[in-house]
Amino acid sequence: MNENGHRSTRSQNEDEDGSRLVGANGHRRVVMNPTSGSGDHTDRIHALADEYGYDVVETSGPGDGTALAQAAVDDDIRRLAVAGGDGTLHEVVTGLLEADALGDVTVGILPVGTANIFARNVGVDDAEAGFNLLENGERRRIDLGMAGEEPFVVSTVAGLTAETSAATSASLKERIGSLAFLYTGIKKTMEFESLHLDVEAISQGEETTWTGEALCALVGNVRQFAKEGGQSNAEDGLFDVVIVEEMPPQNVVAEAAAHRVLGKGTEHVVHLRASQLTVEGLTNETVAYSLDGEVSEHEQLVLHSKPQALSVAVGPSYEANPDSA
Ligand SMILES: Nc1ncnc2c1ncn2[C@@H]1O[C@H](COP(=O)(O)OP(=O)(O)OP(=O)(O)O)[C@@H](O)[C@H]1O
Repeated sequence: MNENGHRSTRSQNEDEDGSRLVGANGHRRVVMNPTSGSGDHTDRIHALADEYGYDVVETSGPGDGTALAQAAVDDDIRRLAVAGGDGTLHEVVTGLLEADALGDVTVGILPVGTANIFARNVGVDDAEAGFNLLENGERRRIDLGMAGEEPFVVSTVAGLTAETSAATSASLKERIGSLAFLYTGIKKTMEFESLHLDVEAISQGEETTWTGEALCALVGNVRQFAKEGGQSNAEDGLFDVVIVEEMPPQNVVAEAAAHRVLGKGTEHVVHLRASQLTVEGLTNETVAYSLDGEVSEHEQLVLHSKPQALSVAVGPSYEANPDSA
């Protein structure tokens, strides 16, 4: 069927990885989080996995995706489908990185999570398309973000509290998309700790530096937060960064209320591409981070890109360079 279509024609006996298959399910596995999204996908994923010749292993709790990815490497798995959302993908990629196997495994997303931001940005519409693309679709090597020693695939947000992320309602997310949690955060602006940011940015071949105090930094790897959001260039070794500068609370609220805080030329919002950022709290206090939705705290963190480190199956709507499209 067509490349975004819904039937596997190859897989049981051929493998363009150059490796011989071991049994019907050789080198192919699904790591499934049975609790992702509405949690009603397990029967369907098992049925599709049978059809496409994949083993299925299920996570049993937070962090298990990392261990299961490492086990998959030990078992010489070459195509690893992730049935879950961005949090499960994050754990699996962490496992592949820790096993030093990013170059050996192609990852495919089977979007059964809540937000599925990664899947949307690489053009994978549903679980069946995910299987089909991993078998017959295009593979790309995309950048992997690093926050200290920990990887991130979609994005890192620095400076919004954990409560802020959790407080963002689903209906608000639907209405204003990528701005939703920032909007929620800004409504609670008095809770913001200012950050001290040192940013080394490379833009159109020229190195520029931005240093200053900020309320938060939104760092997109495969997504962008500026303008309407959407996919960013995930193969250029650069993050798509939005920095909301320190400003009087009344300005923040006013700009956020107009829903244009990330829009055209607002005074306090800086948009740039950066290969590296250093983020630290102003008063030696820890800063809250959300790495692909997983919350952690750090006093100082250096973010950098590992260019084209991760092999992924993408859909037809994926653009290597969306800015030129
Ligand atoms: N068996 C399990 N029981 C409870 N939690 C689990 C289990 N397996 C994994 N988890 C945790 O579930 C969390 C959420 O998973 P995931 O991100 O896939 O779904 P989601 O939040 O619905 O989707 P999205 O991140 O796309 O919005 C992960 O951070 C993971 O640690």
